Amino acid sequence: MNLSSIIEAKNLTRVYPLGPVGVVALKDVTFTVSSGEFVLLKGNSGSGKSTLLALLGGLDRPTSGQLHVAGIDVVALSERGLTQYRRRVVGIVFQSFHLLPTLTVLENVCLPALLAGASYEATRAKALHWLQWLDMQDRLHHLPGELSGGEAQRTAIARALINDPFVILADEPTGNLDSRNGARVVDILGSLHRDHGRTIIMATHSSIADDVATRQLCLQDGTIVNDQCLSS
Ligand SMILES: Nc1ncnc2c1ncn2[C@@H]1O[C@H](COP(=O)(O)OP(=O)(O)OP(=O)(O)O)[C@@H](O)[C@H]1O
Repeated sequence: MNLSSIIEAKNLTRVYPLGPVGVVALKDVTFTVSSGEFVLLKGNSGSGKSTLLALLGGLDRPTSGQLHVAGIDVVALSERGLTQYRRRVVGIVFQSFHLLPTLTVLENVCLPALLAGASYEATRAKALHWLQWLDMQDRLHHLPGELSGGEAQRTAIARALINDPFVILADEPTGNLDSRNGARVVDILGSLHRDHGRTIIMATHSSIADDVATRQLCLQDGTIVNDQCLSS
């Protein structure tokens, strides 16, 4: 394990058991990410971006290969270990927000920290800090169904930040937003990278984040075909 790398993936392969041969969604994917990078995962539909993010997020397990994140051997984790990993090591932002519909904005943001055993007072203070930073202070007691798409995604970003994760993973975070709100989400991720030193991995079809990201990995048919520095 190279200590300067926050992510080390080696020969990651994921075959979905479907039909006689299975679907090879990722094949021998090898890369490292250093702390503080903002990496875009690009590639056509079906190229393996969501599959790779699911492995990095501990939402799925590889068929073979090795994965270390923040020094943790993710492949070796038990189910219980993976739950802790999802709570503490990564923060995940989804295209369709995935907020709990019966909890308010503030409750949605606090929940992962409370589940991880943090005190209510400390959690509330941290949630209020991030929600204010995300300009959500006037929506604290709204339910997700009472939010715009942009507000829902800003809530999901606050939730992803509440446990101070080593890595923020975002799967098409602008995909359900109009262009103005999409640009705002990219600005937020850019600021988290630039001003707060966060490591970000974002899957996207579009060029919306090309100016704020530092690197892009292009996937094609489950393999990395291009690994390129971006100018920012
Ligand atoms: N649960 C599954 N069972 C079988 N095949 C799957 C499953 N999930 C994904 N696949 C297949 O794996 C491949 C990679 O899918 P993946 O969702 O990772 O691609 P993607 O690049 O994220 O696509 P998109 O941009 O459309 O979201 C595709 O061929 C897809 O059909």
